[in-house]
Amino acid sequence: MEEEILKPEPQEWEKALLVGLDTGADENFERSMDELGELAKACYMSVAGVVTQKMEAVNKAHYIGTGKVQEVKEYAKALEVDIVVFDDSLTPSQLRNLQRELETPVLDRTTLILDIFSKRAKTREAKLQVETARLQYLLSRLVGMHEALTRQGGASGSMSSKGAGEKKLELDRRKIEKRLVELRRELEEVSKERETQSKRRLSARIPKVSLVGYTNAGKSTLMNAMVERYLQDEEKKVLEKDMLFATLDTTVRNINTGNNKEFLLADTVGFIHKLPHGLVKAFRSTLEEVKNADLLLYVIDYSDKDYKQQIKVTEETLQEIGAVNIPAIYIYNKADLCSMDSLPKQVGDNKIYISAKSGQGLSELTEMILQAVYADYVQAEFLIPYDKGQVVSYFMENAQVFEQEYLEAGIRLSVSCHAADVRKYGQYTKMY
Ligand SMILES: Nc1nc2c(ncn2[C@@H]2O[C@H](COP(=O)(O)OP(=O)(O)OP(=O)(O)O)[C@@H](O)[C@H]2O)c(=O)[nH]1
Ligand SMILES: [Mg+2]
Repeated sequence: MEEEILKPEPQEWEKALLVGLDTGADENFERSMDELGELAKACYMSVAGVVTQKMEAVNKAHYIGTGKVQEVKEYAKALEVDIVVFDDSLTPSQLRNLQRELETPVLDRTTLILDIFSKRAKTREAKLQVETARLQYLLSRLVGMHEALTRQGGASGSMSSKGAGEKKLELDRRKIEKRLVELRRELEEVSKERETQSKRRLSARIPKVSLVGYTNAGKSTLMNAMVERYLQDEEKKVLEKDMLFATLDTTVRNINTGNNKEFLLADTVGFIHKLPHGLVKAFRSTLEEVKNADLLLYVIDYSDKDYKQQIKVTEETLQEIGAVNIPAIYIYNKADLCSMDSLPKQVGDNKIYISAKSGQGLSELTEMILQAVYADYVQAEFLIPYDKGQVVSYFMENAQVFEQEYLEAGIRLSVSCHAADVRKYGQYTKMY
């Protein structure tokens, strides 16, 4: 089992009050609030209370209505909360105003997600990516603050004619921009290393399969089930946990199902509703495995009543990272929780109901994966002369060999191999 990646749980969790504004624009408002609670939990905060308001437009100064601010303040006092968390991205001035009026630290959804990511980031790459996303978010807020200041009458132009606040903002901004340039350079280095690794993998021509889906859907559990069945190596398992964003890095395992049929399985970061745009961008290189996959496995938590929304968010995020036109299998996971007659249940060749936890449906799913990634494989027979040993080795490594027979003219191989290999080694098929 991989080393526990979560930071140690603090002795005492912070108490949080959640605040949401229902403008009617988000049909999944309630779910978004539930999810905010889960995000808070993942940041070691306990939810002491929830306040929501229905209002068509966001208040520019306080996000919620002025009257509601007082209500939140009183409620926060009564509950003795340490922090108030808003279910959206707050503008810099909203954040400042709310903090002042509520007399309590204030966080927004985006910052919460960024905090979880920075707590969990383990590899150098993930750490660099999270820092980039955080700084970019900060920078966008500084720009916002700067605009607000200049609107208030602060002069622009040379530094000397600017107010103290403006000067400080500009210095902060330069510092951040400088760090971002450094980060970008470091990230480039890391992704070069990654490219060399994946090129090596690519040259072995092993099909690439990537697990994708909503956070907590069971991607890592499925990865571990595959590792257990085909590799039987506890060391190769990844962290699975009932917590949002348990996985932040990409882990690739070579799943060898026997007889030269294998595929590379990648487990990676999950997606969520309102995933900060900057974070998706910053995680570009981690998500590279997804973009280059031959097959995507959509893992869906079928026990979630909003599972369709999960699929939608996954599809949108995949679009955003440019992982389009890749064949996919839809895996309706956690079906053990959904009183179904029997499991697994396969529907056509790209949809299956399984339980990654109990292992029900694993063999059927593996079969579907192999069918998809070895789709253009054909049956063929070759007679390879004894002096062409390298061709025999090639087939031993890259094809499914059913029979081999030592004849006078050479070695006869009966195989299932890539259609391209039949063309490439066509001369040896014609010798009969
Ligand atoms: N009942 C049931 N629980 C499951 C199943 N698959 C996963 N789980 C549970 O769901 C929780 C989340 O599982 P993970 O595998 O960590 O989810 P993930 O998709 O990797 O999540 P992130 O890494 O956060 O994106 C864990 O508590 C698992 O035990 C299943 O088939 N049935
Ligand atoms: Mg995971």
